[in-house]
Amino acid sequence: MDDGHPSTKRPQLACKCKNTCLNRVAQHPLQLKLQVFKTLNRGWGIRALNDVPKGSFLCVYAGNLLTDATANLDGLNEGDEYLAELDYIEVVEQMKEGYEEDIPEADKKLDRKEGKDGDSDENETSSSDEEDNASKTDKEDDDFRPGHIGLGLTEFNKRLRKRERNKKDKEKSETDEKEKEKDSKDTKDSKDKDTKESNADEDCITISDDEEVREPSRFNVQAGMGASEFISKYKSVRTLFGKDEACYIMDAKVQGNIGRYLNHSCCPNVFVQNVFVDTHDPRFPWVAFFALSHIKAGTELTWNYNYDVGSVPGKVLYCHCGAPNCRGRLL
Ligand SMILES: C[S@@+](CC[C@H](N)C(=O)[O-])C[C@H]1O[C@@H](n2cnc3c(N)ncnc32)[C@H](O)[C@@H]1O
Repeated sequence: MDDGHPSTKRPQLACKCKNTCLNRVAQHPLQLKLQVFKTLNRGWGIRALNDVPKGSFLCVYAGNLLTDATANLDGLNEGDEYLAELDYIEVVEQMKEGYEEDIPEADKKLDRKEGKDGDSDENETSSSDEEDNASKTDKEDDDFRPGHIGLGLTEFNKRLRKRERNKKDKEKSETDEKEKEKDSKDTKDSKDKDTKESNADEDCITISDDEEVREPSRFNVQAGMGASEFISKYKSVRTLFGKDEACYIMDAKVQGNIGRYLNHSCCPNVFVQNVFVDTHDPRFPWVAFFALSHIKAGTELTWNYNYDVGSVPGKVLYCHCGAPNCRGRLL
């Protein structure tokens, strides 16, 4: 049966390592017992039926690959709740550039030397080394922060790409926004009291029908980290594509896998990583989900959609994640 995992659909790079290689993580099909269930007020969601250790790979986000233009059109016509913006050149390059910069130079030299001498064979590791490594790894796990370069999730700047809007539209949407902010606060206060089951769609209020200025909402699958201002030390892959190269979008509305049911939370227990499996082209990462903390069986799995509140003119989406630090709105 097709499990929706990209590896069943796409060719793998001719990697010579065995299937048991520990560097293969997202390439494996679903390993955990996950359940799709009906939430109280956010449509369907996913929960784990067993405890999930911190850092475990959960699943990928599979769907149809669209260009920016097709996604805009489809999003407006068919709905946009399953559009995931794939990471983009600058974001990926910025992450790679800072990678392991916090490792002391001496350690790097040692690694290089071991690699050269070929004496880094696992079999030659003494048992005391193993113990040292085990305790070191435990300690490292405690400090574990996803997202590279020593940044905690909260420090990331989110990015949701917008179409250019003309001045009049912009002013109109800014005025609308201010009024919405006021209304939404009043409405949210009364909504919070209402614990009855409601449909998430009812909370998506279309304020304007002006499709000209509406861009579909997409969750940004990777932290932007101010990528638009990022200037690489090295020659950027951008030079090969041109500055107007569009971003690619994964749309799980018609075809997708279990990843499409992951809801948003302002205090998520899942994080997302770009994984390059069948290509190193920075425009086409696999979008893979991992456990941000130890997740107890039965807990809903959620990630941070990284939407920018107010970024989609005419659309307000209230957040029902229930986290103490809930921002109140997704859009
Ligand atoms: C990718 S889908 C997630 C699966 C969805 N719940 C379903 O039933 O198919 C994203 C949509 O789920 C809903 N959703 C997810 N997280 C939410 C949250 N914290 N609060 C309100 N609605 C949420 C919104 O309607 C959003 O557009």
